[in-house]
Order: sequence, then C-alpha cells, then structure tokens
Amino acid sequence: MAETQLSKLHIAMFPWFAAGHMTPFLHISNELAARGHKITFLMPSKALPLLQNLNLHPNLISFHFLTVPHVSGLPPATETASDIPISLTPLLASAFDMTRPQVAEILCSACPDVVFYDFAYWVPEIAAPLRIKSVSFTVVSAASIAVIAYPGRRVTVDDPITEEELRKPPPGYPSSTVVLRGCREVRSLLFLSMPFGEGGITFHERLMTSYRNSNAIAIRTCEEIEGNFCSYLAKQFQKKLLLTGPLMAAPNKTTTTPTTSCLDEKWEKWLDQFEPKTVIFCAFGSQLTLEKDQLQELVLGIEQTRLPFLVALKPPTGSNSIEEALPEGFEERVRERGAVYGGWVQQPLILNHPSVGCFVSHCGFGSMWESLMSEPQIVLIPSLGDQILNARLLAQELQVGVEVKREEDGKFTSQSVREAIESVMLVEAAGVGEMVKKNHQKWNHVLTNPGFMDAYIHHFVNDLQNGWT
Ligand SMILES: O=c1ccn([C@@H]2O[C@H](COP(=O)(O)OP(=O)(O)O[C@H]3OC[C@@H](O)[C@H](O)[C@H]3O)[C@@H](O)[C@H]2O)c(=O)[nH]1
Repeated sequence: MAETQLSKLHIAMFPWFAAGHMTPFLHISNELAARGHKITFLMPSKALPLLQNLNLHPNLISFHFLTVPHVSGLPPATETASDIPISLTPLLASAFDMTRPQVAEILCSACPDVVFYDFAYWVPEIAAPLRIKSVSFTVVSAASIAVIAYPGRRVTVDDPITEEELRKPPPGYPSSTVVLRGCREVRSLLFLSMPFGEGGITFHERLMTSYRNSNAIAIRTCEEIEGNFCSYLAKQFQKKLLLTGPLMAAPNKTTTTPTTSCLDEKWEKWLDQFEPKTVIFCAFGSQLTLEKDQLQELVLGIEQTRLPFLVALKPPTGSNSIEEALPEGFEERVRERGAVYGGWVQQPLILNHPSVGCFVSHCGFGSMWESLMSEPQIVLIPSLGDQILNARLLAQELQVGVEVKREEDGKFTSQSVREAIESVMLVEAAGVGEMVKKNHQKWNHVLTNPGFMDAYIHHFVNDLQNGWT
C-alpha cells in the first residue's frame, strides 16, 4: 500500500526494561523505519545482545543507552528483568524511574515528534512542555487491560484492589468467556496493588496514569480479534486508540519488513530428523519460572505422548540447571526423540519449522500472536493474569487451541498435559483437534494474508501524522 506523502516522523521509544516489552517496541520501530521514519530507542546497554540482531534498520533506528542506577536489594549490575527473579521487579521499577533525568535530557536534545512508553507513566510530564506527543504503547492484550480498566479508581497501598472487585469485570466489559475464574485466577491480579517503583506508586495506578495522561493509547492488536475490547477501552479512557496489528510477522509471509536470521544449525538439524508436524515445541517466554514439581509434570506429560519434543525453559525455582531438575531416568528414556534445553531458542523460527506440529505455550502476548501466525496446533498453560485471559481468548472465543486443565490447587498434572496435547494432535477424528485446526487455519489465513499487516501499519502511521486534533 502506498504511504501518504507526509513528512517523516522522529519517534522516541522508551519501553520497560524487560524482553517482552523491548522486543515489541523494536518490532514497531522496524515497521516504522521500513517506511522511512527515524527512531531513537532508549534502553539499558545489557539489552543490546537481545535487540541488536532484531534491529533491521540500523541506519534509522539508533540505540541510546541509559545508565541504570543501583538500587539497594538488587544484585549488582542489574539492568533488565531477565537479570533478577520476578520478586525483585518492584526494585527494578525504582531504578527505571530513577532514569527520568536521563530520559528528559535525551527527549530535550533529540526533540522527537512522538514518544512511545509503557510503564514510565511520568513521560507525558516531560514530553508535553516540549510539545512532544505521548503514546502509551501496550504490549499486552486489550482484554487484559479492559478487565482492570477503572480509570477513576485510585488503587493505593492503603486502598488496595480487593478480590471482591476483581471477581467481576468492570461494568460493560464485553465478554463472558475472556474472564478469570475462581479464587486462584483472581488472586493472580492482586499484584496490581503492589508498590511498583519510586514513591510507592502501585502497579495499577502506574498503568492507569500512563493511559490517562497519554495523547493516545496504542495497542499491539487488531480489530478482527479484539475489536470489542478496543472499543470498550476507548470509551473507558476517552482516548483515541491506535492499533498496530499483530506486529510479529511469520517469517517472509506478512510484511514488507525483511526477517533477521536463520534457525541455528544445531536445532535445524535436530528438527530435520523428524516427520512433518510431529514435534512438540514448548517454551514459556522470558519471565516464567516453574516450580520443580510442575516442570516434572510437564515433561512427563510430554513424554507420555510418545511424540518427539523440544522443551526450552528456564531452570525451575531452586535448581541451577534444567537437567538437574528432570525426573529420574528421563534423559535416558527420551534420548532418541526429546531435547530439553535451559536457554533461549529462536521461537518464531522453530514454530515455522516443518517438523513442528504442536506448540505448548504460556500464552504471553508475543507468543499468542506467534502461535496464531504459525501452523502448529496450540496447547495453552497460562500462569499470570494476562496470560490466562489470552488463553481464554484463544481457547474459548476463537477456539483455536486447548487449555490444559488444572486441579483445585491450581496445579496441572502429567495426565492433563498429555490429554491436552493428544486432543489436538489426533486430528483424524472429527473431534477437538479437527475443530481447532480448522479455526486456527482460518485465523492464520486472515493474519498472514499479504497486506494485512501493511494496512494496519499504514493506518497507524497516518494516525501518528494527522490524528492529533
Ligand atoms: O526461548 C525463547 C522464549 C521466548 N522467545 C520469544 O520471546 C517472546 C516472549 O514474549 P511473550 O509475550 O510471549 O512472553 P513473556 O512472558 O516474555 O512476556 C511478558 O510480557 C508479555 C505478557 O503477555 C506476558 O504475560 C509477560 O510474561 C516471544 O516473542 C518469543 O518468540 C524466544 O525467542 N525464545
């Protein structure tokens, strides 16, 4: 689609210091730079190895490194969420807030037209006097913001959000299936009342202020899948909503943006030895650490399917390596057909390998799009609040995947893992596997249709250029 002939923009990006945030900020940067817009990307230097290879337009996207101040209680040299256990993230949020003077200085000297931010709710206070527009860019689903969208409710440490409040979505919330169920799931949102950063601001207040004070809210989503949640949010916050579309493209399929690299030879060769669409791939994103017993149930459930598999997860709590946490005799039993790896793999490329037939996912928002835009059958084991809602969106509303059942105590078992995988991998029968496969193919076709992403980005850029009245 031809771009409107308007002046090129200069946009500053300031994401929260976590891979799940910086990566989609870089994806939108790539799409904007592909259309000639200039990007100043603010980040800690430790994030460079993660982001460098994803920067497809180094001539237009320049990285500016921030010094992350030391905060007592954080291990020395902490710069990103990957450096620490999840329990220490409120302290990282303090360090993040303490970069404010550096951010102000860069915005003042670079003078971009627009600044994108997420957790840095104070950005509009810096940007407005400089006549820079502030866009609050959400890297989680519209549904997961809609379910907590009480713009007028000031959640403080002294007036925390209650289980009672969270049990029912806000009035007018547009879905009865994309909801949290039972105490355990509701409690997974109680962290919203937790102090998160300088001055004891709660996580909820940080988010609400970020949306309230922005000039516009941008979301990495599309009308076709989350239109009802987007309309609801626009009404709740009385803001213009700018949608980027899914952003993360399946390699070589959907956008004008070139892809970065090839799959590591080691995994390419390993996957090549199996029949098409037989391998189970399992990964749980950048943050989630399982308990050891849950890791064991997971891998045992996968083993019981007798299918080949590649599991790439962080070592569980209390273990130095994933290998030491595996069940007794596991490695010997599965040597021929299974690999368990405790590090980072190239998920989008693995999902597009012809041998991969099933993706067992935690349903983080990035993984949600990647699962929809690739072919493997989808099995979901969500843990955190937004992942649970994303999983409901896929399993109940779109019916493109199956969620693993949990027991009363919130745990899943090897049996529930095996049953969920088998239900989608046995597609011959006119059962669940067949149904989710058909629905998935339909959505995959829509989302990877040439021009779909381009149209979204085209409108998005138009809105950034003209949409401020
Ligand atoms: O080994 C891996 C694991 C993950 N990845 C990539 O890392 C990204 C992970 O992002 P996700 O959004 O799926 O998950 P994360 O858990 O990292 O995200 C975080 O922010 C988004 C929220 O929805 C999640 O709840 C939150 O945990 C994906 O793009 C995935 O392809 C790899 O490339 N290799």
